[in-house]
Amino acid sequence: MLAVTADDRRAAGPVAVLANPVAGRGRHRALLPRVLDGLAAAGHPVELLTAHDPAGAEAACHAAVAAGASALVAVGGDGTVHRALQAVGGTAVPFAPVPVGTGNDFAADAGFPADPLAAVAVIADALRAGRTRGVDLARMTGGDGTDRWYGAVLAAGFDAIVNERANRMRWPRGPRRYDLAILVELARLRPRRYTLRLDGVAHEVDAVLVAVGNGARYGGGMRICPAADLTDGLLDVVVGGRFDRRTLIRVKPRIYAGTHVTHPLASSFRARTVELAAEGITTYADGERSLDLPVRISAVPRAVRLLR
Ligand SMILES: Nc1ncnc2c1ncn2[C@@H]1O[C@H](COP(=O)(O)OP(=O)(O)OP(=O)(O)O)[C@@H](O)[C@H]1O
Repeated sequence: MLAVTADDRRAAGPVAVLANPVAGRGRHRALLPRVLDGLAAAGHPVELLTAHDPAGAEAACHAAVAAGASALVAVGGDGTVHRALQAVGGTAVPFAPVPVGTGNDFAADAGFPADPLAAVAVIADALRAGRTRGVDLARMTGGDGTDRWYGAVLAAGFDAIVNERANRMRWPRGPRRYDLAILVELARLRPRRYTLRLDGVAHEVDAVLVAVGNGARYGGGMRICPAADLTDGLLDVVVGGRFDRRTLIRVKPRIYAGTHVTHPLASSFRARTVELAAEGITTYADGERSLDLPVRISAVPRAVRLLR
């Protein structure tokens, strides 16, 4: 009799689907049955994971992978992808995003169609064919030894500070809270001192923007690290130096096209490992509240297998 290996169990396990009901403000919630049917059409059983909050979503993904899921699909935006990546990063379990969030930057950088059902068709085809493509992930370690994966961008400057303020505010609700947080933090804008070690080489910079990209985009299509490539085994670091308020406001729209990096106060770097330190900064990775600085980040080549 042949022994049953973990890989045999995985091949037979269900395709686990993490669906975030609040992604995209629920706009695509009605699509879920068609997403599940489209995935089931590839011939594997499909298991819907239930979760009510980000921690629950992450726990459900870990449990599904531990139970032998043959693949994990995240139906949501970048935050949902971020939760799923914690379970599949560094494993052989294939992964795919179905982009139904307001920001689907990882899915876009990874080449999935923007239309959710078109993405499902690509994923089902890959499942049917047993096809995966490895892409890099960023692995970061905090001062207390906590490890996290991210797929797109780690923000550690003005953008992270605005997010942190918006998260602390109780009023107003919805996107206006974010607009108000921008106004408050623009009024308080000042360059901060960052220590960057790029593959061991130290740089001290005074900056208002610091982003470490595995992918190019964040915030729903802003090419903050425009030259980042998910398959080069490297992280792209973009620093916006001593921008004053007017300069930051003028430069910000250029981030969509990625042309902000040509501003004389901007600088770009590339490294396998980035150590980043500054006083009092909480980072945001894939748009999710993440570790406090200091952090050490490494590009991990082919850390996730994408179904496409
Ligand atoms: N099952 C779940 N239930 C509730 N919240 C979840 C679940 N899964 C993930 N989340 C959280 O919901 C938030 C929004 O998700 P996501 O970023 O995927 O969508 P979005 O529409 O792009 O979001 P945003 O409102 O940030 O633009 C994230 O913080 C994510 O961690």
